[in-house]
Parts: sequence; C-alpha cells; structure tokens
Amino acid sequence: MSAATSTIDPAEVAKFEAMAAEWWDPAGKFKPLHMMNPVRLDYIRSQIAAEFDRDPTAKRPFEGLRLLDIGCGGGLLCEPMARLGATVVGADAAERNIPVAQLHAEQSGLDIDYRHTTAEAMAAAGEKFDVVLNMEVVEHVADPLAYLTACRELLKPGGLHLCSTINRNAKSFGMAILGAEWVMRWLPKGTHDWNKFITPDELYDLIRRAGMEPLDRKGYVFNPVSWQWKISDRDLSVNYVTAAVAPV
Ligand SMILES: C[S@@+](CC[C@H](N)C(=O)[O-])C[C@H]1O[C@@H](n2cnc3c(N)ncnc32)[C@H](O)[C@@H]1O
Repeated sequence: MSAATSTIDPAEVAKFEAMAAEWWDPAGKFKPLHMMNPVRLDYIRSQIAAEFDRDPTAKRPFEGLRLLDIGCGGGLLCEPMARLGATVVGADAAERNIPVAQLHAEQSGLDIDYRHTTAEAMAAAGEKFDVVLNMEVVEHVADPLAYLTACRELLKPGGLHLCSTINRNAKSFGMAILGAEWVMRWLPKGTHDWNKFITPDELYDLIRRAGMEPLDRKGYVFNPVSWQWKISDRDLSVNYVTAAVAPV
C-alpha cells in the first residue's frame, strides 16, 4: 500500500466517536476493556520487560522507551504505560477520543502526547517507536494488512508489536456478540462485526506478511464464576493477544 492510503473504516470510527464520553466510566460502554485491563497490563508489562531486559517489578521499568498506543481510545493503556516510565504517544482515528484522553491524563498528572491521526500518517512522517501497542483495533480497520504494515514501519529495528483482537468462530459469536452485546449489554449492539474477527493463525500470517516475526500468543479467558479474566496458554478461542518483533 502507499503510505498515504487510509486504513480507516469510517463506519467503525463513527461508532467510537459516538461513545467517546464514556471511556473512563468503568460501568459504561467500555466496561469489558476496564475489566480486562489488569490481565492486559500483566501481559504487556511482561512482554516489554522481557524484550528490553527490564525488571518488571521496578517502579518505572520502561524509562527511556518510546511507546505508541495506536487506536488508544480514551487512554486506558496509555496512562499505566506512562506511570511505568515510558514516553507515550496515544493516537486515534476518532477525533472526539482525543480531548477525553487529554483531560483525563491532565487530571491524573500524566504527560501523554495524544494525537488525532492514523498509523499510516505517522509512518509517512517517519515516526519511530520501541513499542507499538495495538489493542483491540485491527478488527475495526478497513485493511488489516495495510494497517499492520504501517504499524511495522513505525517500529525501530527490533521494536516490539503487541496486538490483541477477537477470534472468529461460533464461540466468539456467542461470547463477544450475543453474550457481550445482546445478553450482558456490556457493549452497544453492533459494536463488533463478526466477519471482521481474525483467527490467531490468520493474524500470525498477517503479522509475517507485514514484515514482523511473531514471538508469542496467549488467550484472555473470562471466568463467569470469579468474574475475572485470566491469561491462558491454550485457550485462544475468543479474546487473544500476540507479540511480534520488527527485523533488526
Ligand atoms: C475497541 S477500541 C480500543 C481502544 C484501546 N486500544 C484499548 O484497548 O483500550 C478501538 C479504537 O480504535 C480506534 N480506531 C479504529 N480504527 C482505527 C484506525 N484505522 N486507526 C487508528 N485508530 C482506529 C477507534 O476509534 C477506537 O478508539
């Protein structure tokens, strides 16, 4: 793709524009992301620490790392990354997310560079990062390969790309669409399009075609009894996350 080609799916971005005010309400429309945040952060923290040889238990282990959170929404991941010492840029295609994220960071006393832009525009401008967080975005873009290629172009040699999304099978239709949108009403109906979900093998293939080397993949599994999420080595049947590196 040419770097100027947009990977934005306007209908998808419009859904997030409409929900922008709710980002920081743990009982609001982004409740599933708030619930998943502890387990997501454990994974992100351990992968970055391993890749950059940092002590994950240190107070600010990511000092000196430049991190992009692409499709950052209201900044649910930018803020903990900034607290861990990373220099954080949060970028999102939905313009209304940016002031919501900026205001919350200001109230939290955090210095985060939020921008209304896209991966491809930043790549065309020559921006480079040690880490690209790409969480729950690839199932909302117009062209996943072009989008992941732009994400790879944003990495320094040896940089780390962490990408999560939703598997495409009967169970994910039941859990992520019927369960989360229709039964639990955690998300507005229509938030997800099952056809845009990506299997773990398809995502590994896309990551390789985008020029990165996959390192790891794990599932996020919801336990309805403990009402908590946990990481699984084996169960990637619904939500999952991958780690990959750019060539050195
Ligand atoms: C499900 S939310 C995930 C937010 C955040 N990454 C998180 O996990 O907390 C998806 C976000 O991706 C953004 N988005 C959708 N398409 C995008 C694109 N092509 N480029 C950048 N952001 C995009 C949406 O506006 C929305 O904020």
